[in-house]
Amino acid sequence: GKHWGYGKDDGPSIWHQNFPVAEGDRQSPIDIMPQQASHDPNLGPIVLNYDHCTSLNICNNGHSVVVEFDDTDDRSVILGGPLDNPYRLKQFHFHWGGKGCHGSEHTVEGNSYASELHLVHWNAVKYRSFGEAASAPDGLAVLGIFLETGDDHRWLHTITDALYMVKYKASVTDFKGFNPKCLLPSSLHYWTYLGSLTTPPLHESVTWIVLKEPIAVSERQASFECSCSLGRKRIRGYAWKITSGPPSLSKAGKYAPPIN
Ligand SMILES: NS(=O)(=O)c1cc(F)cc(F)c1
Ligand SMILES: [Zn+2]
Repeated sequence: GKHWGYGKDDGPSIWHQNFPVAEGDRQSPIDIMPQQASHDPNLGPIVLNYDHCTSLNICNNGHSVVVEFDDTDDRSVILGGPLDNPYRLKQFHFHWGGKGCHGSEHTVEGNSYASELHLVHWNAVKYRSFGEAASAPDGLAVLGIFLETGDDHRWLHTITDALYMVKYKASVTDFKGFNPKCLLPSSLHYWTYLGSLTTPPLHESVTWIVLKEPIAVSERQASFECSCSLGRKRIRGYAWKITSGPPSLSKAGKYAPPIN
């Protein structure tokens, strides 16, 4: 596909040249403003059925480190919340800055976290392949989890240790028996909105479910480096149709003009 990155000549501000949908009206990431979120009582809790998930490998695609799963059946799915049916776990990956700095893509009241984990799921009820789902408005559901620096995360080291095996772009290595349930915070309270892939091709196909509670990882873990492009996309406009599980209440938000 077309080249893109996070530099001056290939970064977020010029992605629209090759990917015009970058100027669309449901682009991610956004800045989440909790006070402007509207609590939707019709939205129930999200449910993660990951007990029989099958991780396959870990690979560095030059933009991130991705752990891929066997998605040939509904063995590991996300359901509930804003979703009308189960979505199959396909992969998870991270976005981080260099040296543990602020690499998260979504921000909360303008504040970014050290890193952000994305668990990517696709609607296999309506679509026959991940590729087809990835360009459909209800094709994907991505669970976003913020990582903040604090204590060492007891399970993250299995991933960071594997990173040394995939330090260079296009390297892949076996990565069996990893269950991402160990990467979840204690609360599944969430914000949700309709958005897009945060990297090219930027398809507007993602129902975003962003957990309010971050997980703690150590400074060293947050700065794991590999030859992936580091950095993050410029924040587009902010759109909020949010939920959160029980508590947070506030008035409805709406699309705002994209920030240029
Ligand atoms: N970063 S993200 O989760 O929006 C994402 C997921 C994906 F499967 C492909 C992409 F290009 C981007
Ligand atoms: Zn991502």
